[in-house]
Amino acid sequence: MSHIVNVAVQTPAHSAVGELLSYRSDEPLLPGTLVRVPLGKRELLGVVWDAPSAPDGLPEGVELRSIAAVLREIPPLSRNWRRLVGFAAHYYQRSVGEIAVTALPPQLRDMTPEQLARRLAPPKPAKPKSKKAALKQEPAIAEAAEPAKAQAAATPDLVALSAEQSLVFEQIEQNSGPFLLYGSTGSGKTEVYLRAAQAVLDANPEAQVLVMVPEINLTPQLEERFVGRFAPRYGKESVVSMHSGMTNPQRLKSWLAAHMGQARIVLGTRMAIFASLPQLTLIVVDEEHDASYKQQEGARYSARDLAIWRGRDTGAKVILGSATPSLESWHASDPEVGRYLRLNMPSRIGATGSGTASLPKVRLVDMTQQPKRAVFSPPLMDAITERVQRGEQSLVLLNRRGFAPVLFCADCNWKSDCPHCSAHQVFHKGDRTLRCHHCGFTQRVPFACPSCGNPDILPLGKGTEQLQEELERLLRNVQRPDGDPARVARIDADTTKAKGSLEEQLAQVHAGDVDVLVGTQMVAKGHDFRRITLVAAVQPDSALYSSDYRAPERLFCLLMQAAGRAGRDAQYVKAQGSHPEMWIQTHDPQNAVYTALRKHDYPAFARQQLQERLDAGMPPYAFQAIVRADARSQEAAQAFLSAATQVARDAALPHLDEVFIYPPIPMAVQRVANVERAQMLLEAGNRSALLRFLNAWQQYLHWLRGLPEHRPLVRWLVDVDPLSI
Ligand SMILES: Nc1ncnc2c1ncn2[C@@H]1O[C@H](COP(=O)(O)OP(=O)(O)OP(=O)(O)O)[C@@H](O)[C@H]1O
Ligand SMILES: [Zn+2]
Repeated sequence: MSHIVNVAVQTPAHSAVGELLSYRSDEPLLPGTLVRVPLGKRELLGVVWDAPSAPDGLPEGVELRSIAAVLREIPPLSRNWRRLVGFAAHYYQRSVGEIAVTALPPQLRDMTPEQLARRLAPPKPAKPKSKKAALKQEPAIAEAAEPAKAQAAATPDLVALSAEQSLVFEQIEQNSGPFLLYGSTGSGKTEVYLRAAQAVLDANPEAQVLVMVPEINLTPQLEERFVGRFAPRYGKESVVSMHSGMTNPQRLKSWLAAHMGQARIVLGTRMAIFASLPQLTLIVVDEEHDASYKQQEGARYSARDLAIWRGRDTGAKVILGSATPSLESWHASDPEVGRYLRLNMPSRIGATGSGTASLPKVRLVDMTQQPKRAVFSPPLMDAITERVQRGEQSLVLLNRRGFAPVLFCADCNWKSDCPHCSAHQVFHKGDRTLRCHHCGFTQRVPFACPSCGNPDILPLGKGTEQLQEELERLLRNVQRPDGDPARVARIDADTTKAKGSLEEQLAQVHAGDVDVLVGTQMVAKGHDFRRITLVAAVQPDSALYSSDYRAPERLFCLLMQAAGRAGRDAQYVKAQGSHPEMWIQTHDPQNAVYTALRKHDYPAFARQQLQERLDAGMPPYAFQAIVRADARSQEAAQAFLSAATQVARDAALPHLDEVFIYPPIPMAVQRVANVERAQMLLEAGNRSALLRFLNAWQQYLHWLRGLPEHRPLVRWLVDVDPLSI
């Protein structure tokens, strides 16, 4: 007998193919089963989805193709997982198939059942205790129970919780959440996550925990702590990672371990939110404010927001943690709103002073009173010099890599513009190149001005490369306590391209081989540096003049996180007789961002920002989406957006009267890689109205895109809850 099954497959983006495709199968297949199906001339991975659409057989004359293969070795994906995928597709305006398939490990896409069977094959009898044995249906607990018993009495490295940590831990035990753990930098949030995880894992031998961090570069340190804590207790295989820095075989291995239940703890970046975790009981989102949780291409999902949804849907507890929560989460945890339970840990671990007294002192340098053109003001230089001489470390931050953001000819005003983008090419002195950071276009630095021949072309502005050079010059006669000259190192995207190089460079910092570290925001957050006692932001002002209403929030966050890298080891600070400091060089010392920062007063900053958002009708008091169009010309991009607005009116789409559609405008960086970009903001006071409107609109956008007059369009996309506008 033949059955009809609906399958979610990844069809080419924006193609005419609908949500799910129907296939014929000789046997009934459970929803969630992984299959291979033919599509055109190709064969694709797919997931059997719920509810066949044509239970009474096919309409006359319709012939279905057959499922090509069933990946039987893998148990079907759970209903909860499918619900998560379905929700994400619906919310972020993408197809179920796209989200489902991209959520699976890439290697699975090309594997035949035979290859998979070999991959999962039971070990040869000669090696009875192979890891792969565990991947067969065998419950992981059998393996883990033994070490657990042996170690239960041991667990030697359990630190005593601080009073604040204990209180928070009890609250997490006694309430269902979601929780916003608002804890200062260095207050020991990670220890709380570890305890909460342990409680859950001890209580139920099958329970699984998902811990998310914003960036890959933060996973190794966290992984070490989790493995150190849990491997002795639950076995070596109990902790796995999931992030894009892993090889495909590693990703498949982690994914299978999570899906089959051997992995009790999954650590990962935003993609891990889609991991199949049949016994998910706790989700931790560390540094929940971080923009990296928002995917910026394809399905533009927020892993943090999906964590909240997934927790509610499966009954898992959710802990969001941050020293500088997003205004959305801060608002949601306002006692009057009460959607999240806010938990406070104001004090740093081991500090003598409590609350913000334990945080570094913030010093503002008024740059209008300093020598013109000085990158480092004299008082800041003195402070760094003193630190070097005492053997302490300093961190200097600048969010711009390269040597200078642009080369410039003073005679004819030529600038090193990218020929393909509306942006400058950045001057990289190390390899004498001009590089566009938007499209990657790279050229040799010209010997003379390409436009007038003037040999004297100058770098304009500063990048991290230049800061490093400048610091080396300024510190050339300064000695460390051991008599060696001061050492300046730099960490940014340019120095960390090679795999493992970031870890290596961080290890050098931890080992004390570096006196002054120059870096971008990459090193400003998350790291548990032990000997840094001074952090300096040398040119943070530009963010104050951004047109994006979220810019002040981002700047405040970044600086507060950066400050959090100083003086983290109270004992070291005391032994040194040092005073941790955060230095900010600014032309606008009275700015509200800086005055709040000076007092480490996040709540005051949040209150003021939320009031502004309320007055202006902005998120979290309103809901936004962006429709973007990329085309060969700006006119074509905007024409598509205008037509989209028109069609929404003509069709009188549902909830149109509740959605405000702004006119199309060019994006801030209007042209990238010869493609012109325009966008249109949509705003509504009600989330579900916006969503329903978008869902109804989608088919019209697909239809418009197919019209001959919109042929110059390269792509269009919808970004729900955009982070930058
Ligand atoms: N109860 C405790 N007793 C002693 N040391 C602790 C305790 N809790 C945490 N620590 C140590 O304090 C340091 C800071 O903790 P942790 O890294 O968890 O801070 P955090 O709150 O995550 O900070 P950030 O937000 O800056 O990342 C770590 O080195 C950690 O090992
Ligand atoms: Zn470019």
